[in-house]
Amino acid sequence: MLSVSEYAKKFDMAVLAQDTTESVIRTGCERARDYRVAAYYTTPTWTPLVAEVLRGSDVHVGVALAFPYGTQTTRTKEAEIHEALEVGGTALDMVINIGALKSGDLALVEREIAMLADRARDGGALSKVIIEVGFLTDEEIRTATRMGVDHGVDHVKTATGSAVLPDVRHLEVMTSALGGRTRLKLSGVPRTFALAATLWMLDMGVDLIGTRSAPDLVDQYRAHVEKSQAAEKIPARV
Ligand SMILES: O=C[C@H](O)COP(=O)(O)O
Repeated sequence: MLSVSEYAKKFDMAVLAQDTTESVIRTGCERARDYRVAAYYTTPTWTPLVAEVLRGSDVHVGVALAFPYGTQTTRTKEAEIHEALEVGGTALDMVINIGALKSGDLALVEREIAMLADRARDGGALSKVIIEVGFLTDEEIRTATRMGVDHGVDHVKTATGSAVLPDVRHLEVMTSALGGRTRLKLSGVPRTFALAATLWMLDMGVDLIGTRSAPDLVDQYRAHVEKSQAAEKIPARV
């Protein structure tokens, strides 16, 4: 069983809606810092603020790039990566060009993944590619995941959370294509049975879970651990 702090480190907390205000970003960031999750993700406009609030903590400054469609040009994505690193981003998630992948322009998709991996590595940041599985065939999921593995990104992420949520089949296809240093990040947690769902996901080989609900889940997990420990002290009924 994971300790509460180990469980918290399985979460990339994400606040990404386009109508999010500065006070919501700041409050979320302070919670991410206090709960010591793995990272706190926002869209690029908030990165300087997030870097300031998280300074001195062990929580990564996450930046969601080319969000949510991934259709920006390679030059625009390059500029986003550069700026994110410049203002303090330490974990960069970039949406791939889904339309290019589905059109068979694998060279473009691979070039952008390589660019992210290389620039992040040079800048001392983590790199994660978002492949949006709901739009992809199994073969396309495998291809995109393998590209991430080949270029040594830290994680391949299932989705942005703004389209279709992943299912078991998606996870199985991605897991079978993973290797090396690259691990699986899953986006989104169902609203019901959320704690059980996260435990199942981690059991399925998911390494990181991206969700706005991270602090609430850590609270639920703490209560679950305390209940289990209390139960162990009760003599078994005969
Ligand atoms: O990566 C995070 C997702 O986009 C949001 O997930 P959520 O709906 O559970 O907050």
